[in-house]
Amino acid sequence: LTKSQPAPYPPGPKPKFLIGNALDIPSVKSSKVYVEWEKKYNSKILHAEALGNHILVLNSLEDADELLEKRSKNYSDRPHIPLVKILGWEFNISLMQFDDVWRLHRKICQQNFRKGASEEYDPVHVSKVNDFLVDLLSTPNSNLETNIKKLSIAIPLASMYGYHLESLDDPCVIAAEKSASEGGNLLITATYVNAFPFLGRLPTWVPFAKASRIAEEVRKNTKEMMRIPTEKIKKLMAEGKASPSLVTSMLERKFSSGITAEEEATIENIAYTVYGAASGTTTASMATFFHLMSKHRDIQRKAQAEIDEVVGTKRLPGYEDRPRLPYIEAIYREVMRIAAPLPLSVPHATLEDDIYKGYFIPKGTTVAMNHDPEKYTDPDAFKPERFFDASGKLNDDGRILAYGFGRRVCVGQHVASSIMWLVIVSVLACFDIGAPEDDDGNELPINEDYEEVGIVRYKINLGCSVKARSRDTAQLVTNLRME
Ligand code: HEM
Repeated sequence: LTKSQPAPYPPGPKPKFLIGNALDIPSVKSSKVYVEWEKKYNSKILHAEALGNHILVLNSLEDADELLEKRSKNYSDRPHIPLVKILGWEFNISLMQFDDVWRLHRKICQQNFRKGASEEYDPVHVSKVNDFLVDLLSTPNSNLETNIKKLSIAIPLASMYGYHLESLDDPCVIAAEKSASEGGNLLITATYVNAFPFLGRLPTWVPFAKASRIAEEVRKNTKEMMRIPTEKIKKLMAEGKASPSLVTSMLERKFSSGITAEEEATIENIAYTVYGAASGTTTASMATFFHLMSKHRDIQRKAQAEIDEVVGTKRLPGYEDRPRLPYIEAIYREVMRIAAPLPLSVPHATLEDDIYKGYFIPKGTTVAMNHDPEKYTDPDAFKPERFFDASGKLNDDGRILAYGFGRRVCVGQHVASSIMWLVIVSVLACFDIGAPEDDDGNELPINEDYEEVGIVRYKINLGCSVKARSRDTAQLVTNLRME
């Protein structure tokens, strides 16, 4: 210990000469690796270090709450990643430092997305989920992943810009995909792959010219992704045809009463951020929902019985039914619990040195929160029943840990909840989800693979069969097409 290190670091792999733990820090399946570290080092608080950069991994909810909630003033920064600027991603609120620029963005997000205000977006959710139901009925099952992705992107584009997506071949989507996948790879490579110490520099083992060419491409595509919907909405407004959206109402205020340039830029940044923040996460959660339903048909039947009893089969469920559908609520909580789309959340960072449980946590430490296996018994089992008390009433454990912690907790969680709930209830009302089938209708094994892309974990090879529950429900969906 030295004067600048007043207590030991938390347990973790032994650092190697010069490179520290650079080779130990996992770049894939990190969540699982950190659970192995917990057993190996007999600690739920873990530490790794490489060339002066520290990572703290919290494997218990108690520690995450203590540090990220109670000491949130110190634990709400994000890691400083110069590459963010190189990629042109400074607009992204999730990556911003804990400063006044972030505070203004967060405040405006809260005004728009808090409970009570987020209902503004419910009509968009209903309209896009209805389109999704029509797609499910009319396109073959092999298109399920495409349909989910389209819905997850159509919602933020419509609610942020009034931009109505026809297909995934849309130029805005293509630009956004390229920007996210190439930029994400570069960011992850530079940040994690044996290279935590080089945080944010272009990865050194990728030839510099190649890395800077990729960065340039990312910047170009990011600009395109921003330009296309903004220009389109301005054109629609000029023609008097724009639908209500966050950006439309900002532009209306700009032209009527005037707003500051700072406010205008902030709202544009929010819209761009939400596109990315909402689409990947909801794609991942919706795919998990379909996957789990194909495996647990008993749970599906129970949910459908609840919908039939409360809503009947003559209309689709709506938000007004939510309080009367506790089993659907429990399914929503359980889908979000069992496979959080961001298994390590988005890393936080400390602003100051800290001492916790006798361990030293230096300023600038990157903090990753892991899924706590002990918070729920039998954590790998899909059991909506765990959210009911002994008298059969839905319990009050409505906190969704998948939305993160403290002052950086997902600012869109009420919007996300409204989207996920509506998808779950609408799909269950209209369709039976089963295992994949061959051409003769024989059931095939259900694939269990998940893949991590950057910090997001996706269900891949989703191969469910999706069939209308009855002629009545098929008719309900067909009627939507006419509306
Ligand atoms: C299933 C859906 C979603 C999940 C699981 C999810 C999860 C998360 C998580 C884990 C974080 C980081 C929290 C932390 O740092 O502790 C986050 C941040 C964020 N989310 Fe979500 N999210 C979802 C949907 C949405 C939606 C629909 C929106 C917008 C309407 C949104 C907007 C944001 C923003 C802006 C941030 C950055 C907050 C900040 O850094 O201050 N998210 N989300």
